[in-house]
Amino acid sequence: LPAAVFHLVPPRPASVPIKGRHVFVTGGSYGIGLAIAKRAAAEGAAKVSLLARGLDKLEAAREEILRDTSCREVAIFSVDVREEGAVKRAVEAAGPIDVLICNHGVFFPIELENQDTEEIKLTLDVNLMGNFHLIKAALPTMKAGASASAPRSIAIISSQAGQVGIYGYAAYSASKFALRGLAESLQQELIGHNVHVSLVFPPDTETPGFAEEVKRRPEATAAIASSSGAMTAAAVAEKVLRGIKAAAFTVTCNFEGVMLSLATAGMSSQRSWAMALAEILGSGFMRFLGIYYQYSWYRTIARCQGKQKNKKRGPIYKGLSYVIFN
Ligand SMILES: NC(=O)C1=CN([C@@H]2O[C@H](COP(=O)(O)OP(=O)(O)OC[C@H]3O[C@@H](n4cnc5c(N)ncnc54)[C@H](OP(=O)(O)O)[C@@H]3O)[C@@H](O)[C@H]2O)C=CC1
Ligand SMILES: CCCCCCCCCCCCCCCC(=O)[C@@H](N)CO
Repeated sequence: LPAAVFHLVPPRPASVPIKGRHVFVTGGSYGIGLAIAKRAAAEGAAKVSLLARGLDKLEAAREEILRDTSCREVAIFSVDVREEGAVKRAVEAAGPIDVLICNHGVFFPIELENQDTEEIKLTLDVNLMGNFHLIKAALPTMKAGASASAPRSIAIISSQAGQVGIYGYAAYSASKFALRGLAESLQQELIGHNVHVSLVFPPDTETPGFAEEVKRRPEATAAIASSSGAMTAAAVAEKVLRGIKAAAFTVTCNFEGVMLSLATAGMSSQRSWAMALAEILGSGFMRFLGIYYQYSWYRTIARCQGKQKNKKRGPIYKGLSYVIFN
């Protein structure tokens, strides 16, 4: 078996350089995106481009990168990824991109029944269609300038909620699962053109967006998400850059992430024969573990929903049932 795996997944180290290159990061004005941009700049990127909506945050991010790293060229683009024409103009103005990092994203955790259709559409428009707009705009020049000695990369930031559906994330998980289909297909189309695709699955990460999210997310969402340890944006950025440089398709960020990638290996491409072997040998046990996790999550959900009902019933009923049943 190891010989067969070794034959099917030969160790052909592809490496995407960061030094001297043009790295374009969406959602690069704060949070994970800014951490990625800073890290790329610190690793010697010649030019960093940041795209997000808010101009003030973009300007502050540019100052921060110029101050903290030796990168001398930081371009900023105040654009909403939902606007295809504006995205196209920004990508053209930025010039040929070596490493495109699609990181922008929105998350509004809430039970589907209580979520407005407008918010669902917004989640899909930003998290999914935004990626299509960017990739379509960047592809022609990215393909044209890539070579075997200097391959290029498209990295897409999904989420661990893009590997398993989580309570409160119906719209968000749908948008992130969709990115896997996009990434798997795209990798097949680009492999012959020396462009590698990486799909990143971060756990909860300390960012401004996450700070807003924790204020409003349902108790069950928080409890289930805490099955995977939280990380800092800088730690996630380190994993992202490492994954891009190794041209890894699946990029995990923590131990639980590795377990999750084994449990959801599916038919994604795998260029590490060691991981391929672990996926094959671990599949039965990982399914068992996955079923165990679901069991424990359903118990968590039942506990949270029980509390909700008590809350809704109010103190009078509670007192009554106390009198009647005790
Ligand atoms: N933090 C977490 O717990 C996790 C996050 N992720 C994913 O990582 C990515 C980054 O998350 P995080 O750093 O926490 O998010 P933040 O909310 O902290 O930052 C989001 C970034 O995206 C930009 N952005 C938001 N909407 C748009 C838009 N319509 N057009 C262009 N830019 C936009 C924001 O700038 P502006 O608002 O000015 O446009 C900002 O730069 C997302 O894809 C998220 O789903 C995955 C797993 C966990
Ligand atoms: C079979 C082995 C299982 C191993 C453990 C599985 C743990 C899964 C936890 C899922 C966490 C989802 C976090 C989403 C973060 C996110 O995207 C939001 N913060 C929005 O930004």
